[in-house]
Amino acid sequence: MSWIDDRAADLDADEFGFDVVPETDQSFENALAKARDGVRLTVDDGIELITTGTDVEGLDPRRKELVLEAADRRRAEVVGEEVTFIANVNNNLTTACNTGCLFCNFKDTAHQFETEYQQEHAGFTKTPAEARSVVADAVERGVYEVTSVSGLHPAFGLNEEHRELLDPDDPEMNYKPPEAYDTDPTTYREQIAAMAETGAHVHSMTPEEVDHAQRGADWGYADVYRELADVGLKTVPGTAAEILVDEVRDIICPGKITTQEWVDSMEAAAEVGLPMTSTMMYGHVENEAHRVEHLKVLRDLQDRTGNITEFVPLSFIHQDTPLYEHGVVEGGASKAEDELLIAVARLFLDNVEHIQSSWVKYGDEFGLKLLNCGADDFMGTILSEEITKRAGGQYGEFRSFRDYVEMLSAIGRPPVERTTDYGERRRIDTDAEVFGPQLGPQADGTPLLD
Ligand SMILES: C[S@@+](CC[C@H](N)C(=O)[O-])C[C@H]1O[C@@H](n2cnc3c(N)ncnc32)[C@H](O)[C@@H]1O
Ligand SMILES: Nc1c(NC[C@H](O)[C@H](O)[C@H](O)CO)[nH]c(=O)[nH]c1=O
Ligand SMILES: N[C@@H](Cc1ccc(O)cc1)C(=O)O
Ligand code: SF4
Repeated sequence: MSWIDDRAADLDADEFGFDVVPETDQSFENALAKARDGVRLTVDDGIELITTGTDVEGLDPRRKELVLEAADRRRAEVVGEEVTFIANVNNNLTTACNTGCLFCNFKDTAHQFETEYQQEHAGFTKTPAEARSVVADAVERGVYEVTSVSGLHPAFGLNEEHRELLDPDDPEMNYKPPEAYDTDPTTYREQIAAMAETGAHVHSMTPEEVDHAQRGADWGYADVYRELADVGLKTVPGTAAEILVDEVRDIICPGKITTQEWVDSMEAAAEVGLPMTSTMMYGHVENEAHRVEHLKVLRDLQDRTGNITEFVPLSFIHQDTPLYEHGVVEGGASKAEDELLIAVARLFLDNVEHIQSSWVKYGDEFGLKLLNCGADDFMGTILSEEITKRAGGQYGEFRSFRDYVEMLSAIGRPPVERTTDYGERRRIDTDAEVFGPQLGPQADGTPLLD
């Protein structure tokens, strides 16, 4: 057993003793009335809505429908009926990571990547040339965004100067020189530059990655983002958020940055002028109060920066993860919890315009249902998926523009192609012979996939 398994095996969900719990002085009816009237919600209001009332055990199906209805109406007022999606490719650079998050099965402990490790393993590291080639192929097919999120490979540095100052003998620095590995991941600078050369919009460097890119150095998050923006980084994915309450992070990802550091890194992205998304990974050990506290952290951040383009709820995929395998959790969120999370996010985040329904996490059928609970974006084509798949997710790895047009037409919503920051939108003619993409440098309208 690895140390990650040992850690999960030691956890007992009955003994967490959280300080943040779903108890309020508010009533469900009051909270619902405020939501319907468009009054800014308090955390207590949010808790009443997401629990369908703390005065009842479990979820009340009738009250749930009222919350979903209010959120659907708000969605229609804020963004209308159109549903957006993007032509993008996922291009994860490496699975090597020693952070040990207990919900993650994407990573492979980095020692397996060392030259002297002789056994087979399922991990990978791409060179900048390989990373460029994956993106270039996708761009040729019409894709115009690359989402790149990766493990924190110990040989990664921001640039060569960073790698020189990192001390391999100091365990705090989590650094091993590239010579120790089969494949050198090189530097964030080189990898971002290689992907940007293709003309694709580079959406990369999560708060956790940017922290890795400045470990042991005295420059801050803004300097890292500035240097990478210079070589082509355009926007930042807001993963590594998980639950932005430290008592939950201490259990599921004790090796990760804190809530405050996550917020700091997002503020740094804003300072440098890089728009960012925001996420929440829910449905594991946290309770409903943690979910709403998380939304409050995001809403406050957005009040200060106005830099968040969308909120992306990520329902925990439990099957092949340490948390599930060691019985810490019995599964992920229920469908009713997914619906309420999307709906309450729409009502609570009154300053974030777009909410994504992720077909990777929810599947097509239920993903479409969530577009009637407050969501207005249906993710992207992605072409490849490793994080969810390795955790046991079953919903495949890509969707074509034809798939999107057919699915959205079936629920009577107009399909709209968008760019990463929603700066450009194109309503798709559902009677056309081909549907696109058309917004990218080489997107000439021919289908992305056969
Ligand atoms: C796998 S990490 C890669 C990037 C970087 N290492 C980081 O942590 O930000 C990206 C995100 O995937 C999500 N993720 C990982 N495992 C998941 C799972 N089993 N179910 C749902 N989301 C998951 C988490 O929200 C995590 O922050
Ligand atoms: N929600 C998930 C995404 N979302 C990424 C989006 O497709 C896109 O990059 C973003 O909206 C910025 O334009 N990607 C995944 O791989 N898995 C998800 O669950
Ligand atoms: N959804 C994130 C990126 C992401 C990537 C991989 C995931 O598994 C989840 C989310 C964003 O749009 O910014
Ligand atoms: S979530 Fe990110 S940091 Fe955590 S183990 Fe997975 S790849 Fe590493």
